[in-house]
Amino acid sequence: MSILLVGGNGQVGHELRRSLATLGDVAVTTRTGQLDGSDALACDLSQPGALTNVVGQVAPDIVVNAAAYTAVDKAENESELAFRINAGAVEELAKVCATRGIPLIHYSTDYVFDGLGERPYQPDDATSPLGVYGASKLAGEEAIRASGAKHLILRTAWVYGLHGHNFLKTMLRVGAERDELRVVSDQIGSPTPAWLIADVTAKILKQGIGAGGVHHLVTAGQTSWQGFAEAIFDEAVAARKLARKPVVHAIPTSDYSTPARRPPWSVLDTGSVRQAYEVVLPDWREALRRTFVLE
Ligand SMILES: NC(=O)C1=CN([C@@H]2O[C@H](COP(=O)(O)OP(=O)(O)OC[C@H]3O[C@@H](n4cnc5c(N)ncnc54)[C@H](OP(=O)(O)O)[C@@H]3O)[C@@H](O)[C@H]2O)C=CC1
Ligand SMILES: Cc1cn([C@H]2C[C@H](O)[C@@H](COP(=O)(O)OP(=O)(O)O[C@H]3O[C@@H](C)C(=O)[C@@H](O)[C@H]3O)O2)c(=O)[nH]c1=O
Ligand SMILES: [Mg+2]
Repeated sequence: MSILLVGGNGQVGHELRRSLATLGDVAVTTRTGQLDGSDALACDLSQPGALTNVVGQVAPDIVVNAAAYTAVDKAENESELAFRINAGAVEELAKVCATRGIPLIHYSTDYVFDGLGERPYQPDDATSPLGVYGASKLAGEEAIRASGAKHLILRTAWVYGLHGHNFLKTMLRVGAERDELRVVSDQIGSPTPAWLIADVTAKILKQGIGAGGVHHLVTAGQTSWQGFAEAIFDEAVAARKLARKPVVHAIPTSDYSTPARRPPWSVLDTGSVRQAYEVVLPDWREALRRTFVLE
């Protein structure tokens, strides 16, 4: 199988390079054409036509898109760029996939919801993004559905790993510098490691994406950002990546001002993905433990 991986340098892209390699030949794009000091295909998603060209050049059996504009706060002031990458480029990609009959695997986010629900969100629940990032990701989902391409959209959440930029890396950095920090305890979700998303994607590809559509892919259980921070510090100290655990003060969102509003409760129901495919989703705490062991 010939696979085109768009965005091989992000958190999920980095792990997909590993997990997809077992399935066939993987052609990888990055913004610049550079990847860990060696060559990849250059594809800047802000340039119209770039994706059409690279799909034509590689002519893959399947496309996996792990590139995205993910700066949630910055997006509030860069709406045009966020939409160009998360919606415009995705529309172009979906259209070329539809024309050529190539299935597309794509990722979306819990931030398409407002987080005011009272039970875990099902994939077909009403969306209502609170910020530009979520709105741009939702527009990307809609463009894929409208394109007629065979597709699988996996909505995930709170992605972290030891590679790339994420909340875990921020906590490890800040935790080494300070004795105390303040973290919001009234936003609830399911921290999901990039390696799990990549492993499950490869598992699904091996089984065949079948009817596809939109599914939720997150770890089991839920916590707050403050609970996640506490657990990160416990694991980091146990793994000797941190000398001592800082004090984590639980604060309300109203005490931590950010440009973007975030959903207070974005727990996603994963029943549909577990029914459609043979996949195992560990508890968030166990997944965090494994993340430190893997390194
Ligand atoms: N991070 C999270 O918490 C969550 C992420 N998701 C979704 O999961 C998917 C993967 O996210 P994640 O791995 O965390 O994202 P990252 O931010 O780690 O990586 C995104 C990648 O997209 C690339 N990219 C951005 N703009 C362009 C551009 N103009 N041209 C080419 N490449 C570009 C970046 O390249 P460069 O390195 O050059 O900047 C980077 O490699 C995305 O669809 C995201 O929306 C869903 C829920 C949570
Ligand atoms: C660094 C820090 C953050 N926070 C808060 C801010 C925010 O409400 C929350 C999370 O912070 P972050 O900015 O790291 O997380 P954020 O960028 O909002 O993470 C999101 O990224 C996008 C791409 C997604 O798709 C989402 O699923 C989600 O993972 O923690 C603290 O309370 N204290 C701190 O010291
Ligand atoms: Mg962020």
